[in-house]
Amino acid sequence: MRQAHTVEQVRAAEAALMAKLPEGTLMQRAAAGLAVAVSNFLGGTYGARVVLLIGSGDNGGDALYAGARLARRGAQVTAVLLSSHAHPGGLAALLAVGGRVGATSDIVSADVVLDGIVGIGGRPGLRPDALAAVQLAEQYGVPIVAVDTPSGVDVDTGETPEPHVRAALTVTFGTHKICHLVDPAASACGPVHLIDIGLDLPPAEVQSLQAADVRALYPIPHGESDKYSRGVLGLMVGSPQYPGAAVIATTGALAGPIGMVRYVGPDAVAAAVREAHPEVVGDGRVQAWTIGSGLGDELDVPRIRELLDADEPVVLDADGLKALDDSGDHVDVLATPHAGELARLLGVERATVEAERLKYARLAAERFDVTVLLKGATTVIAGPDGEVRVNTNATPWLATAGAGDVLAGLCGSLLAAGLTPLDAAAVGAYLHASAANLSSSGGPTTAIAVAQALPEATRLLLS
Ligand SMILES: NC(=O)C1=CN([C@@H]2O[C@H](COP(=O)(O)OP(=O)(O)OC[C@H]3O[C@@H](n4cnc5c(N)ncnc54)[C@H](OP(=O)(O)O)[C@@H]3O)[C@@H](O)[C@H]2O)[C@@H](O)CC1
Ligand SMILES: [K+]
Repeated sequence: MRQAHTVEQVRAAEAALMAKLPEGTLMQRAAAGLAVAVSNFLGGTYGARVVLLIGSGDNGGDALYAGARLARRGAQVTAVLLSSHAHPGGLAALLAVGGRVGATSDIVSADVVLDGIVGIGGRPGLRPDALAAVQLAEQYGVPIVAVDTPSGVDVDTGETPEPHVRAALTVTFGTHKICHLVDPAASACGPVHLIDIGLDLPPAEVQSLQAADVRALYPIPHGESDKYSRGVLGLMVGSPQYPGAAVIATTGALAGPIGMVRYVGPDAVAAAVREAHPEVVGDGRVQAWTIGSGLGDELDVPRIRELLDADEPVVLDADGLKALDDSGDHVDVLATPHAGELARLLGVERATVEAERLKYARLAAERFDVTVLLKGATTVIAGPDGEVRVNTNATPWLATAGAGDVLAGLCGSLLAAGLTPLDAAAVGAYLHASAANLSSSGGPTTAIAVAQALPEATRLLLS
């Protein structure tokens, strides 16, 4: 499990640990890990030209002490001081081993720039000197390694309202922060490398499942299982306008853990579904529903509201989201909007949702009393009680027509097999992305190819 803590939680854990340790211990742990990560990033240290961008706080201190360690191993290290009070101990350590203070223009010939401008104490945005330095690095193609967080992003929300660093690597300490997992900031981090500095932290509200977590949650049949006990999913999706949505969502559902799929819809669409999947049967008892993908003119709001009020959990997708209202208890509903659909539900602009994904996913979950899976490069899943899961393993090739229908079918399958909406969403998003990675292999793919890769992605996960 990847946990992302708030700045307040990190500060509290840091204070508790610092009270037990000699002064400066945590910064030395951070700097040691940072120096090794930078050395690995460069593929060696000797002769490397390293420029440090140094702000006024401990983030700059980390960069200076790491710079001193790199200088001791033969790097040419230059500190660019962006504030009148750089960390005194760190600066002295660097100068004592042959590092020097230089100017922004030194960036032009650097192999790497360390962003020690601000960390968890920073406000969003970059001040003019820092912005000029960062732009110079970008202009000359010099990679930036962010110390703890890319400076300029909003650490606790993942928002990027102002200019910020775009890092090739982020080296963080103690735990992940929310900006490492939630877009748009997450996309500015590059790979995130976590250094353990011994912090003792409470469980985080924002978590990201890793392979072992998904494996532990996946419903695996056993010797006593039959097709009913494995779970039966009803699909109310597709229409004469969009018959493909029904076929694609069904393919996703069949590639999940359940034993049977029932399709409920117009005869012509049902025929198309059975042609692709002869094993699909008609109306009857189900343990969960997937409703909404490609319903078009078939949208029957009163019928959907009946199903939302019934006992079986529901995945509500695409057109079906129009049936959602903010009255009543919908804790067993998993809504799967993209940013535009979520914006319509909440009466705000799409761009606003894109810029503040965590905030609006949480707001919708609370307002409609549902679990919300907000699709995107990183998927944000918010439960009605404030818990958040983020999925980060997707490929941009997954942004293709029908991919959402696969996810809706798969998540329904996971719900029917007994997972909670939050777990079904997190496991579904993870496997959907894994299947996309398999079928894409770095090139184009299609929704059907993603759905067809799901069994293999699941096999690889479980083996
Ligand atoms: N917690 C831990 O466990 C550990 C933490 N460690 C490290 O400490 C870091 C946190 O250090 P920190 O608290 O000194 O804050 P930090 O982010 O360096 O600077 C804040 C100062 O910068 C300024 N400023 C604000 N916004 C700005 C902006 N946009 N652009 C420019 N300047 C801006 C503002 O001061 P001002 O200039 O306004 O007076 C503010 O006071 C943390 O990220 C990690 O790297 C590790 O050593 C080990 C363990
Ligand atoms: K930083």
